[in-house]
Amino acid sequence: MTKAQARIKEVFSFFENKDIYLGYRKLMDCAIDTQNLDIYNEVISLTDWKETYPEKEDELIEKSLQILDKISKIPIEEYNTQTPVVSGTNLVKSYGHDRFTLGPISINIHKGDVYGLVGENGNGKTTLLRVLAKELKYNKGSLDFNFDKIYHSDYDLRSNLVYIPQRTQKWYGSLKDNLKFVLSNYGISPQENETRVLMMIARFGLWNYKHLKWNELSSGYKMRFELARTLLRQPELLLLDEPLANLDVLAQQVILEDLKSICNSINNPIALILSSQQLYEVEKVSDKVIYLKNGAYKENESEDNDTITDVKNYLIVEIDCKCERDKLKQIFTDLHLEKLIFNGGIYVAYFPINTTFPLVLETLGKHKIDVTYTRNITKSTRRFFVS
Ligand SMILES: Nc1ncnc2c1ncn2[C@@H]1O[C@H](COP(=O)(O)OP(=O)(O)OP(=O)(O)O)[C@@H](O)[C@H]1O
Repeated sequence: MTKAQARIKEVFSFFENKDIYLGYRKLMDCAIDTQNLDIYNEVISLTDWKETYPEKEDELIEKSLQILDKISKIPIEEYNTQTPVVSGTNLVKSYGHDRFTLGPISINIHKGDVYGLVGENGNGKTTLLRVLAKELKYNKGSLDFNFDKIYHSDYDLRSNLVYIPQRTQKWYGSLKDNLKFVLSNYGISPQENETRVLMMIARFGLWNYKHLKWNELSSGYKMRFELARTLLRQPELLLLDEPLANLDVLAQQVILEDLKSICNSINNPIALILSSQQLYEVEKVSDKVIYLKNGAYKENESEDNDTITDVKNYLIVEIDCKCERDKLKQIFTDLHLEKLIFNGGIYVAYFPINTTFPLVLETLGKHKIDVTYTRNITKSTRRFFVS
């Protein structure tokens, strides 16, 4: 099965299981992969219909599957993502003598992959993003881009590589007009411009907001607008600084899933690096997690590649429960608990590496401990934050 067929099969299964909204968003990604304006127009008409008749779910599924069937007949060429789009070697950025220093960092970024950049405040996430975006000059090392679209200047580079900072700028006029303005710079016909813009508006759930102005949008929708604007330019590398900062928990998951799916395009994949404090959400969608501590970095790439020596021989479990420390220590005696840290709200328990998480759960259950939250963080960058 090709990657395109697998994507289409997945959409069928979402609709079959009545995951309509996820299915519809993934349908739009399949449509975008075709780059076929007739398909775009069909999706646009269906989006308009769907917003007019939100209650007609069965009909929506039927109409969506008809479009999906058409999409499945359009051949899609698979992009080869093997060569990295960005290679940084021993990059060092220093803000001056005795000030903060980032690196040395060596990094290879591939299209289609999502890289999560995490770390506590002030550890260099923004600095790294700005170095990769060529907004900041680095002091040592080398940085090479391997874009498909040839660029002759740093200005040209801006369409291959897009950096969205934490605070975005105010714009004037309607959301839709602003998006159309982006494409008008690329010499596209007015009709194609309209179609491409409406497709992107539909994809980012902006259909009912397209006539609104900047100050009429919530910050979550402003971020969606920024993403739509950026993706219209079909960048090859996308650098996002804290895109989740103003979103509620559900919106964070949706945006991350959307970004992953869009960056995973079959014929037009994008390399994405995003910084965030939302560790779990980011870990869930990231192919690689880069953890920065005082400007030095650890790649949480492979499950076996455990580079932190002080925590490497443990099973580490976070537990939130209303239970005395002594009681917890006592019930975990048989599991040879090594240490139990209480960091204010939550316990962090360290067991020998041959202890299993199901065994910890079983022990908690057996002693009827009322657990409100627990998680095995042995392989999560979370362990760096709590150790
Ligand atoms: N222009 C600058 N001049 C001097 N020092 C700077 C400059 N910009 C950032 N720094 C310092 O570099 C360090 C890293 O900052 P950076 O903004 O990259 O961290 P961050 O991980 O993105 O933080 P946050 O999560 O708070 O956004 C901080 O100590 C900061 O004070």
